[in-house]
Amino acid sequence: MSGLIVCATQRSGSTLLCELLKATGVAGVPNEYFQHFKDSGIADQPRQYLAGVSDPSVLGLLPPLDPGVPETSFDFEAVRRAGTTPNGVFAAKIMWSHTPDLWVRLGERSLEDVFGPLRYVQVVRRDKVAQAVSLWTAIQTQAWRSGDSPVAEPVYSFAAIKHLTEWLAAGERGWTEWLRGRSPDVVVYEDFARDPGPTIEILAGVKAPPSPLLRQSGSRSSAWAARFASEAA
Ligand SMILES: Nc1ncnc2c1ncn2[C@@H]1O[C@H](COP(=O)(O)O)[C@@H](OP(=O)(O)O)[C@H]1O
Ligand SMILES: O=S(=O)(O)O[C@H]1[C@@H](O[C@H]2O[C@H](CO)[C@@H](O)[C@H](O)[C@H]2O)O[C@H](CO)[C@@H](O)[C@@H]1O
Repeated sequence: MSGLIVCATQRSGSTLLCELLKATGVAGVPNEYFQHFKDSGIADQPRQYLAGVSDPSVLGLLPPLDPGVPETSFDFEAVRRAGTTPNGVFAAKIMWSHTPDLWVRLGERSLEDVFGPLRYVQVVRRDKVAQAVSLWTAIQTQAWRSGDSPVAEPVYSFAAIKHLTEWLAAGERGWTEWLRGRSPDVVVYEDFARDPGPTIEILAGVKAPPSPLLRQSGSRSSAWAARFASEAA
């Protein structure tokens, strides 16, 4: 079986897909091994998601940037070990926003040069406003999966949701272009979340385990999406 790269944008349902794949025990361990930026050693910070937005009502909600400590080396061999299940299958999840640093780390090498034969799976979410609402909420609460405790009460912002809708759409387009010619399987969040079983069986070749995560969004998210639609009209 080839290795598996899950190609995603934030809040596309990628954690649900990856946790289910992991739980099969035969499809690699698809974590975000490339999420720490080279220049800081830190994953995406709230202000980085909102880069280019100058609205003080948005920036006032976000902590200052932490400069962190620049990366001095990157251990692909450690990633290969951590991402591989006992049957020898490697898997990783890559967000589009993490690819610039990953391409630099790879240099002249391809992902296949480092990890062997790979199969690509692109995760997309049709409703980009719902995805952006989810991201804007997680940026503020830092609750990235069900069970995480929110660190703050999130505040609605038209400017932030608009920016993130465009940023997520650009990320999805980025993957679509990069994957052209690589014959990816495409997983659509709205269909997958309703019934993950068939997708897991196709990708892992075994029956899907029970869902380890719950949907996070509720009435606040739908109210924000409706408010955004009416303000955008
Ligand atoms: N079992 C499940 N059913 C439906 N959606 C789920 C789910 N588990 C996770 N999700 C949703 O997947 C999104 C997170 O995606 P990612 O893991 O790529 O960041 C969140 O969307 P919402 O916040 O809109 O609900 C989350 O609720
Ligand atoms: O959009 S995600 O939530 O899938 O990933 C983003 C998130 O990552 C944190 O939560 C993930 C899901 O629980 C977890 O797998 C990951 O290790 C966590 O770091 O927030 C990160 C920081 O903004 C972001 O880099 C990541 O893409």
